[in-house]
Amino acid sequence: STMTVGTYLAQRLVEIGIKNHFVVPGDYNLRLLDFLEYYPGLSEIGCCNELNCAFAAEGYARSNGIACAVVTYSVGALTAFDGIGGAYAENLPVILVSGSPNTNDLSSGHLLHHTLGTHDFEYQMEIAKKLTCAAVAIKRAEDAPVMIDHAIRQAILQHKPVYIEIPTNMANQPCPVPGPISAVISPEISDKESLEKATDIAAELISKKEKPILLAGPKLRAAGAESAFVKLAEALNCAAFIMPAAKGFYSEEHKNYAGVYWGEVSSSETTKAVYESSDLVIGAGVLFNDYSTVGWRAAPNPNILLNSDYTSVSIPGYVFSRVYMAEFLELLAKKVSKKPATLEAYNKARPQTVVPKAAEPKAALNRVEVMRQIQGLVDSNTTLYAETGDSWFNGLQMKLPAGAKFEVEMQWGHIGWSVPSAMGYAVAAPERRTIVMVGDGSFQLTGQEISQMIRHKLPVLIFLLNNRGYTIEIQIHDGPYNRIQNWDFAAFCESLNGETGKAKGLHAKTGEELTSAIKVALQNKEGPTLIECAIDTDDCTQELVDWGKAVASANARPPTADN
Ligand SMILES: C/C(NCc1cnc(C)nc1N)=C(/S)[C@H](O)COP(=O)(O)OP(=O)(O)O
Ligand SMILES: [Mg+2]
Repeated sequence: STMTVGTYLAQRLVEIGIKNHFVVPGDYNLRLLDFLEYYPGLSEIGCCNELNCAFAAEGYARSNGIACAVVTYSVGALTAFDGIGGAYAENLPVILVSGSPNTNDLSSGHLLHHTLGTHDFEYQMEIAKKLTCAAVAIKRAEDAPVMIDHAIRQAILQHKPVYIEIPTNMANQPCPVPGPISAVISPEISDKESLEKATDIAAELISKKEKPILLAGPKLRAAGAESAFVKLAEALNCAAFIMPAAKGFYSEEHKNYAGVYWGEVSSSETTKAVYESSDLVIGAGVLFNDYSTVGWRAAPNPNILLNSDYTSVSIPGYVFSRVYMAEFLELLAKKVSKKPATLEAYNKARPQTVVPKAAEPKAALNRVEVMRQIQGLVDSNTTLYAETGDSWFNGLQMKLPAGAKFEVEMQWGHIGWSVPSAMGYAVAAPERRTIVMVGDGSFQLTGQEISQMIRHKLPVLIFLLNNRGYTIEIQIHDGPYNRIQNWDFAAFCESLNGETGKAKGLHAKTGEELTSAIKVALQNKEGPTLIECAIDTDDCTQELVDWGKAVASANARPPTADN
């Protein structure tokens, strides 16, 4: 048969639903890239560097469910690892494939390029094991099928990145043909007895409570439990909240939606008050870290927290393993009765949506006016990307109509993630309109990935919030390090056009300039449009100011005797 290791990998990628893989070539992976590119139904997207390549793959996974990045050994993989750590933190199944040295060189005493110049050819695999849920290095072609299937299946089951290392002389080696893809993709189900017991115990506990509430967490989508969450909200008819990193996973138009709970920077006083009045928090994929608890000030009371993670459920006094979130929420919905107290309390003081009025058209542009105009663009076909920065707080305040999607990276929080990730997302979902809100500081890390939006004619709309520096860091703790060289970001964007590109870069210094820039952007279907919005350095959300103070004091806690 003509089956080779390279073709085997290509076939598996297509069988799990990948149409595009993200690459940076290097002589350790060139032959492998041939097999992937030549395989029907699979085509490569080249990236400017391996960090952007990994971020583009995680963006593709946010839309497509799973993704693949292919890089060269050591000099490529080591920067890709930064994006792979992000995929791990954000529960995104990215398959990182790295070329590696010719097998004849490994125990030959040879020294190789791109390596540390030693005989250690294991350091990359050792790092990969830390950042993925499965890491395999193919040394013999006959082992390739089992190793590739194992790695891909673990990515699917655990919703985490995996690592596959393929030597430069391996891709063209004959290997056995793949078996049915069901061996790789068939889902695992909950242990029946544990599922029954967990839902009985949970239902019993809920029946004794006056004010249970629901809290959607960032792992809700990874667990595929969004619709089960809605079912439980309707069965309980209680108030249902989202954590900031879960925005977009539960419709804000749903009758039980009660806002973003984020301690003192929650979406409204009512949201905060009703959430904090509850006597049982039923979490679905929640994750409480220093940022999502506002410097630990909004940390949950473990005695009233019941949380279902994607493969286990914890109830005060109990833990059940191999109970999958969607099945747990779905069955629990059948075993509970109505507990409407918190929804009634919320509805009694339901916050009114304040629609800011248009700013004076010729007045200097400010943050509220920018957000008012972006809000006007968000519809059911929009995916809004919010980069780390005040864009988090601005993004969280955006109203999402049913169908609108929201992408944020609040666990990894790597500035520069949004542009490459949004490029990967747009490759996966060309039918949606992808809008990015990114600050000047973040853009300077990875903005050159606009290149691929130009090359593949992806009409991504980028709002570049230029407040002349690192405003989040200024609000946490200021110093000279929070200032940066100002760029002409609009000119930078158009400089990437070369002879053929159709990107547009526009400046907006007033409300009317922003309005006309948006009109131009919406007509540009042939490529990305960047609108550079000039706002003052201290023109940030009050939430950022309050949150920044809380995070700063948490960071400043002196060492204690026992740590
Ligand atoms: C420098 C840093 N974080 C530290 C940091 C440094 N390096 C990486 C990779 N990730 C990080 N989050 C952050 S949040 C800047 O304020 C971002 O600035 P910008 O993009 O301009 O947004 P704002 O002005 O709204 O803050
Ligand atoms: Mg900034």
